Amino acid sequence: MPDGPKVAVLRMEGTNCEEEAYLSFLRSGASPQYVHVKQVETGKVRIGDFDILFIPGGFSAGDYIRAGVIFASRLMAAAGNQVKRFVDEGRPVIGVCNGYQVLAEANLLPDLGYEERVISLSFNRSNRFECRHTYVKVMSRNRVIGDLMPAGTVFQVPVAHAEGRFTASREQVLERLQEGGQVLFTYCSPGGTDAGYPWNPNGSAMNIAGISNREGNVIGLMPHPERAYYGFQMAGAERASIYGPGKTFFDAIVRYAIRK
Ligand SMILES: NC(=O)CC[C@H](N)C(=O)O
Repeated sequence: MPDGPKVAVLRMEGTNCEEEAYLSFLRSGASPQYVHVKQVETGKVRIGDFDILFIPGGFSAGDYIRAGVIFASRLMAAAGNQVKRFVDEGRPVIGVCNGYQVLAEANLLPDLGYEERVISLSFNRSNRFECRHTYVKVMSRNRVIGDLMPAGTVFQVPVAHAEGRFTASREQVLERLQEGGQVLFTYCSPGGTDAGYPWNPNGSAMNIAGISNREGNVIGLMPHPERAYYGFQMAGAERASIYGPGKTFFDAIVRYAIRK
């Protein structure tokens, strides 16, 4: 086990991407550990003891009520203050797919100061589960991934979700996210231009694939970088490379945690 930053890979019943996430962190030099939300609830494990909090994808609690809502309420009821302190101290909190839904349900995103929920990840406009490769563009400079993934970077990455359509309850939310550099990833064509369906797999407003909090250390994204760590996981010409862009993403998070 490398002596790198300690990562809590949080899971509960129905999480299904924790192994790829665990291995991605391990291969990028971190020291990951699986943490079940029950261990947080019983006080056996403290979120505050880690350097990185990662919430992986899956079908937590079977997506009952809404995807991510049960996971979010269990986490925040058990350790809301710890998680908030973690965020305030600038430590990275990363949610992928169901993990992103958890961050939105926990109101850790979009972090615009509203008491009420102003964003949601709703059912895909196609009304079906979309599971395939997409292209994503980095839209802003982010303190966690920015050194290795600067704005303008376009990369291929798979999606696999039914509830990924980013919506905001008012126009002002979208404007504020854009102005504050919080729109971190958008879906695009392979050439990096704006594109509708099928490149935007879910009908997200402004093609949004992922956002960050204002400080940039809480990141939620719908696509799965842990499924794009190696070239063999990619489609088309990208298959020829040894590593995929997922490695860059995890390398960047680990480097940020070391620098901190
Ligand atoms: N891969 C995932 O994390 C899927 C998230 C969620 N279960 C959905 O379908 O929207």
